Amino acid sequence: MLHPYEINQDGHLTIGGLDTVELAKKYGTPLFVYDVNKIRENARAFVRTFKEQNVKAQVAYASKAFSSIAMIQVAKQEGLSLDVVSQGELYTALEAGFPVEKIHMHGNNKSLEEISMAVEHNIGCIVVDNFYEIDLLAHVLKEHGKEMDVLIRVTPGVEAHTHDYILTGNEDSKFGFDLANGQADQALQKLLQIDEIHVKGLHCHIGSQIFETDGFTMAIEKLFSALKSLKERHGFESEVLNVGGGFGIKYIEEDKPLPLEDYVTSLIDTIRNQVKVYDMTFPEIWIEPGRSIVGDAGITLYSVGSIKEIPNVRKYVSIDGGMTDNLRPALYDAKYHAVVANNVNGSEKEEISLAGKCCESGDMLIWDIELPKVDQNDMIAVLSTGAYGYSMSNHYNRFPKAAVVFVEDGKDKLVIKRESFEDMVKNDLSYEEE
Ligand SMILES: Cc1ncc(COP(=O)(O)O)c(C=O)c1O
Ligand SMILES: N[C@@H](CCCC[NH3+])C(=O)O
Repeated sequence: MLHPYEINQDGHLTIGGLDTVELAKKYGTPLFVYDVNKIRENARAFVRTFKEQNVKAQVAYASKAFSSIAMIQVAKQEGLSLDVVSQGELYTALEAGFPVEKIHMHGNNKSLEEISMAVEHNIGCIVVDNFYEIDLLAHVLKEHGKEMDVLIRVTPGVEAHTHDYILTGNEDSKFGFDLANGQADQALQKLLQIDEIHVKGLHCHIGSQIFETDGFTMAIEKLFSALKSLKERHGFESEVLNVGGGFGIKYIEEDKPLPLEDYVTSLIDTIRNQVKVYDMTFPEIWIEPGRSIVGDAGITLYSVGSIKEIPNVRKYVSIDGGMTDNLRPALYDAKYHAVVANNVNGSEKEEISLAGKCCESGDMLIWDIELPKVDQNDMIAVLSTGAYGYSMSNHYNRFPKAAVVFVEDGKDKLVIKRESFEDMVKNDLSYEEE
């Protein structure tokens, strides 16, 4: 069984000590449920490891993994910083009362409106991604008579071992300035000429769902080699080194992520070593974990509907959600584990495939999984759906978005309401004569 789910005396799956069958009855399905203690535990593992090693750091929760007012309030309570990539994520953070000075803004195509909003609210830092954005930012800062700390996002030319669609640190990437072809150097030169901009350091993010530390090590080595040249050429020293997120989590038994502490220790060791090699001052380290903070803290509960058996071929068990609440299997061929929430240890087992409800053959959440035999209205829990589940959910086939519940200290709390049909059509306008 994957952490942190347990079973009660009725054979029901529990989360945070609460019976998932009761939660589904109370709130309906599909339903995302988060164990808030697990979110806190993950966040604390990062923060604690930096503290224990006496390293000045910022752990910025990458809110793209799951952005909601309640989640951002938990990040705030844990003393995290926050990575946002859009006006919508920034707006959510502001609504949650997140301290603006700890917000960092990303994005490969920040609009004038996004940059203006970030500047108007005095956020802590903008991670500059491209030349166009430098001009926009300079313009907005001059117009507002304000200054801004920035990091330069660079692509270090490192191929992390992960899915192509979630690789971000290779040279041929839409993100950031390339180190090898000199664009990062040009960006620094340009930024150093703008009085309103303070370049605090470099940023890189090599990809997501990474299990090994060697990709991070290689990226850091490339950053330091670049920093040596930037120091020689421009007298620039990086106060901050942001090495992004990407720390992998366990979705299925075969996944072997490292303990979160080990990722941090390895980053610190590599940076210590590089500081020695190049005789530089030790920078403040920033990281941006998303998935590793919320991923294994969340599950999705579904009700079983139609069951179709094709003799000698396959049994399709359809549930009341799918690619609308979890796009990852369709998008990345991502693998998940599921349990029958109302009968976790049922002895009569069979192999089924878990089908979503959308009009797409590719809307399959899990192919060929052995589960206790299910019937209509049984309940399925897909595990480790806390990251990029709700946040990538969509309205395909006009399915309303699911509800989200937090559980902590034996209590459950609705933190995102289930969408109604009225919510869904609220921006539609009639094309008929009034
Ligand atoms: C710049 C940046 N930082 C942080 C993250 C968070 O990644 P993860 O959720 O894998 O930790 C991402 C997403 O991959 C990203 O693009
Ligand atoms: N959405 C991706 C990861 C984010 C990639 C962002 N750079 C996933 O579900 O794995």
